Amino acid sequence: MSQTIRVGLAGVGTVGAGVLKILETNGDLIAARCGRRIAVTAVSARDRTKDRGIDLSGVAWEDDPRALAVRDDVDVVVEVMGGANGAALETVEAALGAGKDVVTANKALIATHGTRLATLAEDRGLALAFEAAVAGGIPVIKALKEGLAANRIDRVYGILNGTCNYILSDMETSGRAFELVLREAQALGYAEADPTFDVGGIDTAHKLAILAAVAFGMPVNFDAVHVEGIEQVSAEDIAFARELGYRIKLLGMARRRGDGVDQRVHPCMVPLGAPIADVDGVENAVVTEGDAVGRTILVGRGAGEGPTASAVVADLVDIARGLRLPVFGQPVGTLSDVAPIDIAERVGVYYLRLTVVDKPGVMAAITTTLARHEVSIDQMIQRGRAPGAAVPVVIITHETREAEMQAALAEISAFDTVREAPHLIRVVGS
Ligand SMILES: NC(=O)C1=CN([C@@H]2O[C@H](COP(=O)(O)OP(=O)(O)OC[C@H]3O[C@@H](n4cnc5c(N)ncnc54)[C@H](O)[C@@H]3O)[C@@H](O)[C@H]2O)C=CC1
Ligand SMILES: N[C@@H](CC=O)C(=O)O
Ligand code: NA
Repeated sequence: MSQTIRVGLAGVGTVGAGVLKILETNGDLIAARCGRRIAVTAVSARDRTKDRGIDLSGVAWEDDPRALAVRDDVDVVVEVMGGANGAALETVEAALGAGKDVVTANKALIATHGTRLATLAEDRGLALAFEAAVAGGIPVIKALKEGLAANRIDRVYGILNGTCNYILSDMETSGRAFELVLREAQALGYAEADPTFDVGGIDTAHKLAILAAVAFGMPVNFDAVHVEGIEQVSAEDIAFARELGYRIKLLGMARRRGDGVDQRVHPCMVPLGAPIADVDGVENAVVTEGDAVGRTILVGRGAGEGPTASAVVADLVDIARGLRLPVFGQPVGTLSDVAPIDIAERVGVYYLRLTVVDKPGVMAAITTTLARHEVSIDQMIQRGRAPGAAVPVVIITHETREAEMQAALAEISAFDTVREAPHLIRVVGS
């Protein structure tokens, strides 16, 4: 390898452009820290003519990222194109096959093929680094693999999607419509190419599956993650949450319980005053619980050009320094499967918003059904009188089993006095 570490950059969009800018702006101080320069020698992107506001003269261009991956003047391939399969997967496979270290920001790829790609990398003594893939600029993968390496981690959770947090925060403060705020998040470079991955919770699930693998020493198991997005969260729910002392956040949560692991993504009511309740906008937060250290919380920007590129370049710095740790924190052959725990086994508190016809007997029928399923009520809010018309009713339950809650809800939804699909949001502790 030459004294300069030569990077092949596959993808020159939001993240790729950020990488080029950081290497340009902070090139000298990064070289001082690594003892060698990091330079992009070749790039690949779909549109060669696009004005990116970056000087690419002196950098080779490859139309096909797979060709970029095997170039002789490339030591490390940075994959920032996106997508779980196709060009991204083939580029990473080609790079590892050709003996090149790989850095990627692509959580869909790692959540889907991470274990197999880690085997390819470790068999060849190569790095496969993905700090940018989880919580953008927050160095959470490094924290788990290095700073927290002394601990048994039993729980990791947090706000892992900047787009959703931006939308939920903005809906609360400005009252603007969901679609409008989503378009703004897209314009700011936060959203995925397909933003349904963000709002549908899939992007959070990709990140959670990766976090759980590193935290618990298990192979990535994306299929085991229960996923719900924020599409059903309304301005009304946000206002009721405030009134009841909560904020609504999309959380990814993974926890060991006995021999199993529970991995879930869904909107949550987080108590005001909890450390993550005030994490707003594009910021993410990751909370870990280790047996020796206790709780640690990392907060920072989870998406966008600068924060994401910061994490990509940090991975390049590790490689330039000669640091090649096991991909998931321990050799991939030692990762052991952990049985998934179904969400039906959750025991917790629930927020329920029903839209019901205001007439005698309706509430009795609802509370009787809940009681039959052993769901007991902690608080109830019934607003306004509108005889014969639909009014909102909000219920906060005591601790109850998810399976019972869902069974009661299925019955209540079928009442002809219940006018909209019930809104259920799980309440979490601090
Ligand atoms: N934008 C963000 O805030 C973050 C993005 N990521 C991840 O980083 C990756 C890149 O994201 P962005 O930069 O936002 O995407 P982008 O859409 O802005 O850029 C993608 C780049 O890849 C190129 N590309 C795509 N397919 C290609 C192909 N088949 N051949 C050649 N070039 C191809 C495009 O031309 C473009 O230059 C994705 O995996 C994303 O999930 C991760 C963390 C944060
Ligand atoms: N679309 C993602 C980008 C970073 O991972 C997000 O909004 O968090
Ligand atoms: Na990160």
